[in-house]
Amino acid sequence: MMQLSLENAAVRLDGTLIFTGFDLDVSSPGVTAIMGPSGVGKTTLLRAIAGLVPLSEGQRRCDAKIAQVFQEPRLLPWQSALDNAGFGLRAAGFSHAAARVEAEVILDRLGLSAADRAKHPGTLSGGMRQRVALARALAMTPDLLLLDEPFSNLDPPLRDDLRGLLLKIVVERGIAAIVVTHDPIEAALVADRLIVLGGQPAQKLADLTLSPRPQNMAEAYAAAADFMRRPEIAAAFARV
Ligand SMILES: Nc1ncnc2c1ncn2[C@@H]1O[C@H](COP(=O)(O)OP(=O)(O)OP(=O)(O)O)[C@@H](O)[C@H]1O
Repeated sequence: MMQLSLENAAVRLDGTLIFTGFDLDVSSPGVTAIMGPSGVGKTTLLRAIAGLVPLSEGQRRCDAKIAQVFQEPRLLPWQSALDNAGFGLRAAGFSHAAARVEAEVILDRLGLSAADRAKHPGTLSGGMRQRVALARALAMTPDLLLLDEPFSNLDPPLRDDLRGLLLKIVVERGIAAIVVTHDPIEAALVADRLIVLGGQPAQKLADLTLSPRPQNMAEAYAAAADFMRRPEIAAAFARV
């Protein structure tokens, strides 16, 4: 069983305390959204969860295979979609051929045709590039998938489509996912659990279980309106 925990965690960047007193325990599949206003420290927290920035206080325990997706796809421009999607596997020691086989399966699942898989990032649309970035992470068969505003650069119809597909894959594979977002609707649409960050330095202001997951936009708006009415959450967003 996977486990990721932070205990009383704080991170300081260049002397500035970004967040403090943060506890988190993730040990089962499901989607946790980390929501907060722009600049509050969500990306820094996600990097700390990934082990990419050291804690200045507290403890991190990680017994999970982690893969990450960023707001922008960060692909290698000189490699095909297929080789980009297999990049993490090759870095983990898979042969080129084996990485391609795995990458092909997941790219296909994410909607890239054989013709698209052969293309280089520069000739793919933004939505296709983000699919390749998702494929690169999913090909690693992570138990914990970290996503930083993964759909915010996409147009709404594409965003809805990709969000739905990703949710389906995460549920099917029993992956635990942590999604950073500043958007309450996005959080309502994806999350089983909602963590709200606010203040300066940032702290956890709320940690809620959401259920059931909205089945359409109207339900998502209603769910978001519901949690945004909570005083501790409203206050986090009122400050900006
Ligand atoms: N090296 C640094 N030194 C000092 N402060 C920093 C440093 N890097 C980031 N910050 C500050 O830390 C805060 C949190 O940044 P972070 O990117 O984690 O927030 P965020 O919630 O993800 O923001 P956004 O939604 O805009 O991406 C910001 O106010 C930023 O200015």
